[in-house]
Amino acid sequence: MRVFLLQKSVNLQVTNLWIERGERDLCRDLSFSVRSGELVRIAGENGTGKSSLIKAILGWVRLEEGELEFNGEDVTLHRDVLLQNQLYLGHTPGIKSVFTALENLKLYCPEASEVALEQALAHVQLQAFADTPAAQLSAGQKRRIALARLWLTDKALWFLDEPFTALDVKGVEALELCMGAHLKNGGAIVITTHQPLLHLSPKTVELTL
Ligand SMILES: Nc1ncnc2c1ncn2[C@@H]1O[C@H](COP(=O)(O)OP(=O)(O)OP(=O)(O)O)[C@@H](O)[C@H]1O
Repeated sequence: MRVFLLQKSVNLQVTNLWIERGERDLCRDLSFSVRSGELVRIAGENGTGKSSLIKAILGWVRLEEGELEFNGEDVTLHRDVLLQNQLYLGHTPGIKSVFTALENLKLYCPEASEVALEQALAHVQLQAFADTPAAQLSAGQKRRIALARLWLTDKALWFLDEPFTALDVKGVEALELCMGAHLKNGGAIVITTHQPLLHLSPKTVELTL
């Protein structure tokens, strides 16, 4: 089981957010909170702005208006306080084809020991592919390399954008187990997914077109 001493507890307050993209309001006056032990699911149809909302919280998409507070700090003034305590996994796994599974994971987590890296690959059932170049791996296997980071991190707040994409049933189960352990350990997760969660009960933030 995954048990880490997390860097911090989590209290993210999102208040009255207004995000505009491509001359369309993705949200207006959107407020919600994310605290230790909580799973928050951003729901909505394609194009409603789920990924953009995560990126806006992280400072990669412009906010028109609104307040963001992380553990009492104004995120717009002290973005590093949030960035240092979060782990973001985006839509694409971001794997380098010429490197092996193990080398790719090492790129993500240069501070991890060889043993820890191998254990993380084992958690995502990739130990037999540690030395295989990513170019020779399937889409789901590449996704698993990215997800192996979750077994190596001590960041308290995870942003997972469509993490189940390309995963098979066992992969989905393993990821939900990992997420559940993180929540029990005092972590917090913001997730976007079009798939229903099998074992976890999220708080939902719904975006509409
Ligand atoms: N780089 C960009 N520049 C301008 N507009 C963008 C950009 N990326 C996305 N958008 C627009 O922002 C809106 C929201 O996109 P976003 O990717 O956040 O939606 P989503 O809810 O995550 O969609 P999906 O369920 O398909 O992943 C869309 O109308 C899209 O066209």
